[in-house]
Amino acid sequence: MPETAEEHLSGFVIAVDGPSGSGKSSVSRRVASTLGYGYLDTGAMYRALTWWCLHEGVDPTDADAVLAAAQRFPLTIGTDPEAPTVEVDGTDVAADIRETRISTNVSAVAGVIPVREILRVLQRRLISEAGAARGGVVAEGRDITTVVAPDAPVRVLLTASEEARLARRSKELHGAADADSVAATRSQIVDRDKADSAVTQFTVAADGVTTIDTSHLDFEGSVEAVLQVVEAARA
Ligand SMILES: Nc1ncnc2c1ncn2[C@@H]1O[C@H](COP(=O)(O)OP(=O)(O)O)[C@@H](O)[C@H]1O
Ligand SMILES: Nc1ccn([C@H]2C[C@H](O)[C@@H](COP(=O)(O)OP(=O)(O)O)O2)c(=O)n1
Repeated sequence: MPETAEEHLSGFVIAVDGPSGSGKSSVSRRVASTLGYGYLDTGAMYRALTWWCLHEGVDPTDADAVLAAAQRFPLTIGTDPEAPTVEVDGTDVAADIRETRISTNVSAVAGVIPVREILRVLQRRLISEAGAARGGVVAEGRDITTVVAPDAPVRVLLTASEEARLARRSKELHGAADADSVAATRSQIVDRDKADSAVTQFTVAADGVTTIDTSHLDFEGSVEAVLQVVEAARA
């Protein structure tokens, strides 16, 4: 958590964290669009930085080189939940950052602590700008409830069993959740979560954070559960 006092975030901030496949991105985006709020996918920022490293010939495991790349990272990210955009140096990378070559390298990039500090400052600015423009913002990732926006009035940890998360991501990536597809997805979910756990705490809710287990909910049910937490916070 930042030690120095920081400027208060503008707008009503809803912070959502969780492991891979818990539904953070899809649920947060729908919640934002239902409320007319902005939407910030912080995972897309780490993915875009990984894209930039590979594009610049930087080895993602070379922490010093990754930090240097982060210091000259020409990112533009749009926070409209109806059409989120991710551009690096004028190139639309929204599709490219979902490729396996990014998924397998992103944890190394996200594990560089001074890089996280650079992105945290940028994330707080984007949250404030979107919050000011739309009255509120839903920001999702791994450390939003704990580090980026611990001051948010709504903080949610979305969880789901490993089985449910594997099945969802397998369907997304391979169009099926049969044994082979699930096995092929495992490293993208289980190994990445393990690596990410070294720098962020997203498996247990921090004090004041509401846990929503989506294992037995469908997508609409997950959205409704988050909206209920928002309503309760406003009541
Ligand atoms: N109950 C549920 N809650 C959220 N997403 C679900 C649910 N059931 C199935 N899904 C699907 O699982 C996927 C979740 O992916 P995503 O939102 O990208 O998760 P994350 O951002 O946590 O990795 C989406 O394709 C979504 O439609
Ligand atoms: N606030 C965040 C968000 C993402 N990250 C890292 C950890 C993740 O492996 C990558 C990609 O995040 P993303 O949310 O796109 O991951 P999923 O594929 O949805 O599981 O970025 C992070 O360290 N801190």
